[in-house]
Amino acid sequence: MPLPKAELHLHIEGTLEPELAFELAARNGVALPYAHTDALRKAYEFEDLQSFLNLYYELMAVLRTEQDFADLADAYLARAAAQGVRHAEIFFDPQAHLARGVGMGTVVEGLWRALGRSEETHGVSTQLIMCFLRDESAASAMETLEAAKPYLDRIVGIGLDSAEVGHPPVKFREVYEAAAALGLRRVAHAGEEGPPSYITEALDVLGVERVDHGLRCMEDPALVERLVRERVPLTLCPLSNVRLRTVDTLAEHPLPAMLDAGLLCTVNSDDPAYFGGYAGDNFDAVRRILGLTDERLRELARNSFTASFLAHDEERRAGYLAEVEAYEFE
Ligand code: HPA
Ligand SMILES: [Zn+2]
Repeated sequence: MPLPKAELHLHIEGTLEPELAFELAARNGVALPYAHTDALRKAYEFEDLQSFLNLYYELMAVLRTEQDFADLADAYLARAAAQGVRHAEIFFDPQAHLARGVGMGTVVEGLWRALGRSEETHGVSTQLIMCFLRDESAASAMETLEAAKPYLDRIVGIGLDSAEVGHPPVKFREVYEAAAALGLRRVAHAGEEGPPSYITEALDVLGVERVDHGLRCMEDPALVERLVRERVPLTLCPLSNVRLRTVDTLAEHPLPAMLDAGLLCTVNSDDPAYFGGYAGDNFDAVRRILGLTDERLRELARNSFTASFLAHDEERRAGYLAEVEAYEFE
């Protein structure tokens, strides 16, 4: 049995495996510029975040109907459950779909077909986090928040993703204020490729409760001290960092140093179809390559539930935490 864990950094569009991409392309009459799944997999050699994002947005063309989004989410939940994920807080990128003429309702209702029954079908509780594309305008983000208003009972919070450098958090101050007024939880990608100052800005200007990635905080000791003091969770994605060349090799990943510093780290998969592994694969990789002890792995699992947005359901969180404490490593 795998270690129970929550996944807090997962882009549902990044779970599109080549096989499902071809199946949906055929179902929807969409032409893909790849002859077969192996040719597509060969394209997964990324130079940086942007080179990944280009393919990530291109492949979304196959997602057209509610059922497509439901099938995508169901496939993810099945894989995640098999790797010990008990709770998943799932990002989606509505602007990437709205731009292709696929409406907010299609995306949210489609995902909900899978998420709404995930506890019964997969034993995984779920939440949805709507991300804004930071390389689009602040006005577009505000329009997206407006378009989401009929669906807010299905959305726990907002996030910020896509190309980071040159798009500092402050650009989205107003939309984060508006989201907070609507009672939405707030997270943002910061310090993946962008500088440590983007992490500080996400905390101070956007009021985020968790930082997605946050890796580059390690360049600023005063910031590390603050993140430790304020117990700000970081949603790290080790295999993603290697594939997007944020770190040269997994062996050089700062996760052990981050844990030693007292940071509230979690381990997640980001875009598992593209980066070579789901949540459990990321745990396995850091255990194997970074030599994390069983107690360190337990700490990561504990952190994942502590950092989750299960505030409305403390009993459930306590149950998951008890599962973590009782877990026996092989
Ligand atoms: O890792 C990521 N970083 C930024 N934007 C993203 N959108 C999907 N995955 C990512
Ligand atoms: Zn991400």
